[in-house]
Formats: sequence, C-alpha cells, structure tokens
Amino acid sequence: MSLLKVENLSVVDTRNGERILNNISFSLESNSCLGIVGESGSGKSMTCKAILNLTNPWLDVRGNIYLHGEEIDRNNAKKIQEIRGKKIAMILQDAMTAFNPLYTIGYQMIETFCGNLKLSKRDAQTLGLEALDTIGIYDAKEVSKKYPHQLSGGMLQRCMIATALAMKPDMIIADEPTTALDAINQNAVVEQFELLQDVTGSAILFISHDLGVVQRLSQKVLVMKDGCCVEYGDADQIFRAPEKEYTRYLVETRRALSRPFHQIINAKEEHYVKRAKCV
Ligand SMILES: Nc1ncnc2c1ncn2[C@@H]1O[C@H](COP(=O)(O)OP(=O)(O)OP(=O)(O)O)[C@@H](O)[C@H]1O
Repeated sequence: MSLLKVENLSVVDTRNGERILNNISFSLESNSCLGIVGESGSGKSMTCKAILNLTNPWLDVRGNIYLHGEEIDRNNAKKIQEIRGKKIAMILQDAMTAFNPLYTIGYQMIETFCGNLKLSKRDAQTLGLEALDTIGIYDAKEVSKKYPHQLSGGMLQRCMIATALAMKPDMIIADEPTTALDAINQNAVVEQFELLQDVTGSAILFISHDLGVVQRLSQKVLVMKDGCCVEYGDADQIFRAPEKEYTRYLVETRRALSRPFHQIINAKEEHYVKRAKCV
C-alpha cells in the first residue's frame, strides 16, 4: 500500500473558472522520494497545498487523497490539523518566513516539539539540540539561542530540516527548499535531505525546478506543465530517456546550463593539477 496516493486531483478557481490543476495522479511509497518538477506556474505548489488542504476558499478542490490507505476528509479540520502536525511536515523555500522573528530558534523548536510530540520542555530541548547536532550543526547550543535574523538562509534551512527530522513524520513536503540558497548551501541542504531520509525513513515529496537536485534525490518523478502531468514514473528512466517533448526540453536545457559550469570546474581542476606538478 502506498504511503500517499493522489487520484485525479483538480483545482478550479471559482472566480474565473480557470483550471489550475487537471487530474493529477501519483503515489509516494514509504522511505522514498518523489520529485515534482516543472516551470514556474505549472502547479507544483498548488498540488502540495491541495494535499494539505491549505487552499484559498475560492478554489474548488476535487479528487481523492489517501494517506496509509485512508482517504483524507477535506471537511474534517481536526483530522487535517493532526496530519499536518504529526504525519506530514513542511519544509519551505524561504526559511525566514517559516520562523517567527520574535523568538529564538531553540524556543520555536521546543514549542513545536511540546505541542506536537507532547514532550516536557526539558526533553524537547534535548531533542532539539540532538537534531541540530545530527545534521552537522556543531555549536547547536549557540545556534539555538539565535533569532532568525541572526542566521544565514542556509543555516535557517538546516534548522527547519532539523525540526522535521526530530518530528520523524511519515512524510515531508519540501517546496523548493534550495531555491533561495547559493550553490554551496544548496549542496549542503541536499546532503541533509539524504541524511534526513536515512535517519527518519520519512518519505519525501520534493518540489523543485532544479532537475539536478531532483535527479539526485528522487526515485520517481512527476513532470508538470500548465497544471497537467506531462510525464510520471521512474526518475532514472525519465531523465535518461524522456518520452515527452517537453521533458526532453527540460532535460536538455539543464544539460546546456550545467555544461559551462562543468567546463569551469574542469578547467580549474586542470589548472591546479598543472600547478601541483610544477611545484
Ligand atoms: N491562491 C490562488 N488563487 C488563484 N490562483 C492561484 C493561487 N495560487 C496560485 N495560483 C495560480 O495557480 C497556478 C499554479 O501556481 P503554483 O504556485 O502552484 O505554481 P508553481 O509550479 O509552484 O510555480 P513556482 O515554481 O513559481 O512556485 C499559477 O497560474 C498561479 O497563478
């Protein structure tokens, strides 16, 4: 049985009749990663919002969503709240907006753990420090005393991943978690997602327009365009031999973009090898 099964998910804007999502279907297995890729406006974020019932009231959401085989009842607010807190964690693009600027990171982690895991303050604090430590933040105690504005985007993103890690959710939805970061921080965050999956065994729904990141993390991929599914299936297969013209275009564009980058890296390596030989 799939951990998450989405069947014919459609979203219509009732104000103008615009179809934002068109019969999107996919499934996510335990301890695996599904990447959702597509250009801006293709409906990636809307898919996740619809799963978590976070859509605006003017949007008409249709279709069936099953978690552990049980259909999520969109009208049951209490159940949905429970799912959001305990079973599905969200990691967002802009970590700064995920934390409250008025409180320290440590305080916010403790609040989350006390509220969702029903821990004592002391146990919540220990769990928070352990989680920060696990993802490689060596001065966890110092970091936990900082306010969000005192930390870099990369560090905040790591704190958000640490929070998710400690909660051990069944599933994590990560919406463009590397988009706001530079290449070095992007790489660190992707490594932490790999670690997160190893440590928690949580399934990950990873949204990104960076095909390289998705290729690295995902076993399955869903390619979206204009609210529709263009291609869905095994990630290796789709990246190696895309069936659809649009996916071929995305894969080719990525290769073309990363070519100059690799050329620079290779040229630099050659330069250092030559220099080392001269010394
Ligand atoms: N609250 C809303 N009400 C009406 N339309 C919306 C709403 N939110 C998003 N849309 C529209 O839905 C479509 C899909 O948006 P969505 O944010 O899911 O795209 P995306 O693929 O996640 O893009 P990006 O990569 O830029 O985040 C867009 O045309 C957008 O304008």
